[in-house]
Amino acid sequence: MKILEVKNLEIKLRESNKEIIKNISFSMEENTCLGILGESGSGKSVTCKSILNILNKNFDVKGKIIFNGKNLLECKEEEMRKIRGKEICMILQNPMTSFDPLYTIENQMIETFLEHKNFSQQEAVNLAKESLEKMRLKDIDSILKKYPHELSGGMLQRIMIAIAIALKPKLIIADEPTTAIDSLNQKDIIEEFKILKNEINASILFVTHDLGILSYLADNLIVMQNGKIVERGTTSEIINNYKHEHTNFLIETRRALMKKFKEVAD
Ligand SMILES: Nc1ncnc2c1ncn2[C@@H]1O[C@H](COP(=O)(O)OP(=O)(O)OP(=O)(O)O)[C@@H](O)[C@H]1O
Repeated sequence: MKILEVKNLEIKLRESNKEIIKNISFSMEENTCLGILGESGSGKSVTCKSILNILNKNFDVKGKIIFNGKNLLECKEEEMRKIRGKEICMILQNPMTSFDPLYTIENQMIETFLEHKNFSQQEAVNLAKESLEKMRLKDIDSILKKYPHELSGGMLQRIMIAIAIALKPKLIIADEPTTAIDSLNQKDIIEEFKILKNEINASILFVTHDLGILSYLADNLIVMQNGKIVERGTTSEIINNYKHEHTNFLIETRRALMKKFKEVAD
């Protein structure tokens, strides 16, 4: 069954009428990982933001984004707020921006769980601990007492993934979640995404310019250039038998990176 269908999505900047996304369509089956590969500026982030309906009024968005049978572009803000976090979680590039610097990890995890689930305080604390254990983190009690600035980017990203596991969303959108993290920690993060996919049967939309990561995680790929999809297929089809010159460019320039990533992963 399809979890997400993006149909004829067009996004323009209202003021300049500049077309950012030029009539793209794609869909995702349940429990699969779709990778969006593209260079900086190709429109990956704007596409993700449009799915969550979080683009501001400067953008004019047309088309349909069907999730669970509903067109998200027609949903009222109140309805979207219930979908975000609970049914669709987003994991961002810089985990520091996802946490409030003024509160401990425990406070933030508990608040998120209480907002989305009908839990007692104690149940929320238990869920926080349980989900951090699943991320194979040690000294969980001490992590919970820390403020975001006291933890590394890699650690915060794993906590974000732990929160997603606990909320059991149907779809996770990960926008360059490893960019701000060094390559050793990247390997751990990618493993956590695998756990996430298997543990909660979530579908993952994974955005990156790094083919090495997608070759490891994604079932299917779309390649974007200048707001258009220039190539699509299964990950192995694209890696072994790409047709478009832009894919060639991305693959060849990333081969070295891919090799580096595989060395770290093995
Ligand atoms: N707030 C904004 N105002 C004006 N133009 C924007 C805004 N956000 C994005 N754009 C433009 O939209 C296009 C697509 O940007 P987007 O951030 O989606 O690219 P991307 O593929 O995600 O790149 P990156 O990997 O650097 O995040 C770019 O040309 C960018 O300049």
